[in-house]
Parts: sequence; C-alpha cells; structure tokens
Amino acid sequence: MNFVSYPDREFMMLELAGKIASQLSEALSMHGRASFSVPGGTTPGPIFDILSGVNLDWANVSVILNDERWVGEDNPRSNTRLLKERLLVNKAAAAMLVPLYAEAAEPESVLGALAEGVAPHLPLTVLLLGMGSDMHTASLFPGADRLAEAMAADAPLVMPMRAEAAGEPRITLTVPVLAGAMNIHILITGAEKRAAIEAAAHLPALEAPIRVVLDNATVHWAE
Ligand SMILES: O=C1O[C@H](COP(=O)(O)O)[C@@H](O)[C@H](O)[C@H]1O
Repeated sequence: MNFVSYPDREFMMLELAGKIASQLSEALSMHGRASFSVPGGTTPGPIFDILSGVNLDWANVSVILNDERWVGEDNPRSNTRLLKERLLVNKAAAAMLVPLYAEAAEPESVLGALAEGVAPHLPLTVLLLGMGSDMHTASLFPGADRLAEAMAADAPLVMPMRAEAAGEPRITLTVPVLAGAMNIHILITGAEKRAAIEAAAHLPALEAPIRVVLDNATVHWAE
C-alpha cells in the first residue's frame, strides 16, 4: 500500500482535498464529467467542508456515497444527511447526488432502482473511503451476512448488508465497483486505525475487508 503520513489532520485534509479536486478536474477536462464516491461516518466532515468551496465544474460531477445506513435523513446517523450538510453546499451544491437511500422499510425493496441510478456513473473517477478500527470499509463489515457475495467478481453494483457491528441495515457499493475506481484514497486518523490498516495488509479480506482495495489505494493518515 502507498501510505502517506501527515503532520496533522488539518494539513492532511487540505492536501487530500487538493489532490481529489485535481483528479476530478482532469476527468472533467478529458470527458466532460466525473464521478466521486465518498464515505459517511465521523472522519470526512472537514474534507467535505474544504471541497465544497473548491472551484470545479461541479454541475458535471456526480456524487455517490460508498454506503448508507438504512435510516431517514432526519436521523443524525444518515450519511446522506452528512453529505447534504457538509459537501453538497456552497460551490459543490451544483453537483448531482446519486441516491443510495429511498424511503422503504428494507433496502431490498428498492435495490434495483438504486443500482440503476449508480450504473451510468461507473467507473468511479475518484473513490474516497473511510475505515473503521474493525477494518470495515463502506458497509463491508467483517462477519457481515453477505460479505462473501459482495466480494465476488460478479457481485451486483449495490447490495444490502447486515452485521452486528453495523447497527441498522446497510446498503453498500460492492467490491467490483470499489476496486474498479480510477483513483482510490483511504482517509484515516489516529493510532488505532493506523495499526488496523497495517494489520489488514497481512489478513484475508473476509477478516479485513479494507484489504480489497489496499494494493491500489493511497492511504492518508494523521494522528
Ligand atoms: O459506518 C461507517 O463507518 C465508516 C468509518 O466511519 P468513521 O466514523 O470511523 O470515520 C465509514 O467509512 C462508512 O462510510 C460509514 O457508513
């Protein structure tokens, strides 16, 4: 893995935001459009704040979550809510949000429609991932009910996922979609996650799902 250690979080967020903006900008110049997949959770808020103010042809950028918790936007755990509050504001308000959630009791009942929405935006231009200290990324949790299926080469684009550590049911981009991205960045902070990602490099993917992208990703870390 390509591991970059930064002196502090603020510097890391600024540097990585610049890198992502230039990768999106290059795709926009070459193809007239770009797709950007982003994590939820607690880590990416500051980089969203920076990116939302960057001058970019956002109207031609599609934004897709890596994964969503099956809760409505009124719930503070909603990743869509985070995106709308921190990334899809200011200049980036012009970007197109590709939904990974629709009002339904279970993800299974709207899966087809959500997958159809994702398909035209592949391969992802830039994939930004987070990681939990249990080595899950997106909603690929160790021990999740459909993890092996989501790792198969012929997996559908999106899948529902349930795991004890996940809390609510989830929906996630699957491994072929994640691993097929043109530029992959993993954003992590703190000593515990650093130790986890170093351990993941020596573990099978079913125990350490982050492993599925590690060989082709740049890991960005700050204490
Ligand atoms: O549940 C999730 O967790 C991971 C990691 O989140 P963090 O709070 O430790 O930064 C996140 O990447 C994923 O998108 C999210 O749904």
